Amino acid sequence: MAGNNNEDRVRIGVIGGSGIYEVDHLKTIDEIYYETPWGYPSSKITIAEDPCGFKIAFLSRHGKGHKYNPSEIPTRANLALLKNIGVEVIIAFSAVGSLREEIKPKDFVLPDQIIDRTKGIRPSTFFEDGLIAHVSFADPFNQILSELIYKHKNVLEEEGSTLHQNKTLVCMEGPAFSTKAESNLYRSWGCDIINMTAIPEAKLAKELEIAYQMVCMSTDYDCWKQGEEIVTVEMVVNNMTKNTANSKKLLEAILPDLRQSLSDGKFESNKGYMNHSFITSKEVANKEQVKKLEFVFPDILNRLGFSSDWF
Ligand SMILES: CSC[C@H]1O[C@H](OP(=O)(O)O)[C@H](O)[C@@H]1O
Ligand SMILES: Nc1ncnc2[nH]cnc12
Repeated sequence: MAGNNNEDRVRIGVIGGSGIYEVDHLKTIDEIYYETPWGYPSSKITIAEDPCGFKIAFLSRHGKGHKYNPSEIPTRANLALLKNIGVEVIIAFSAVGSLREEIKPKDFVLPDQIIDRTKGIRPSTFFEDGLIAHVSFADPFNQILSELIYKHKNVLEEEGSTLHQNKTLVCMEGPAFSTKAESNLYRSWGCDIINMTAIPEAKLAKELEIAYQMVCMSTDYDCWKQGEEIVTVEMVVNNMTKNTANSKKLLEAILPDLRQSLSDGKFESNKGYMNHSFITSKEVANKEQVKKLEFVFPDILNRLGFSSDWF
């Protein structure tokens, strides 16, 4: 079984969103499902192997069969479990609405910015209850990962889809879609695409020092565009069914490159900032919280002198 052991570590995580509930084109070699200090994840993690024997850890964001709405997803548990088994890089697929004429349904988008329009009801930090840290969220996605994915845009072009890069994503609460006034407001703010799941996923990945990039698949023009049908689940699912094959092709093209970049240490620059992000003093830190965080930060907490030896 995959675990914390450096030899066995599965370093790449893939999160599937609406329409992507499994990676059936890869060989399943293991399944992982255990409780984290933040509860159970949305689905078991599938460890799958590509034809070159390279492993990824796949997790379905809404659970198999799509049973969690965006506000109910146990995102802390999802990311904590991926981190606990050794994941350092996450490619997260998401179905999005397009707020721009040029981002056509079935196009792919790599956002580089987020505007958060969720309502604060989703737990969005690991640092609370007497053990506090603050991370920079200025760049919510990982640019090295984005560039690496963008290099493979020809795979999508061959299928008639364009891959757009460096766009702004607005994340709404849902589950109902936006009003026309909201959709037009987001356009006036400079937003290019809309979904319901980037927050808190991107924020929590940042707190865990995981290099994270959403790969968005446009399924509709939301409700702003005159002459176009207003978004429905049926529309999203139909376009996602067509998009799923392309997302698997893209993933296959990326994996060897990603494996090489990890071996070359290209993501090391994404690590180390948590050493300087804690602000709570050891004297007042909540020991229960320290124990919980050891699940995801065994080394850093030790180095900073927080230890569950207190117990
Ligand atoms: C099924 S339509 C709305 C739903 O689809 C997207 O999900 P995901 O990001 O997991 O692909 C969107 O964010 C909403 O959750
Ligand atoms: N129009 C839309 N709004 C929010 N999330 C979406 N996911 C797919 N289409 C969407």
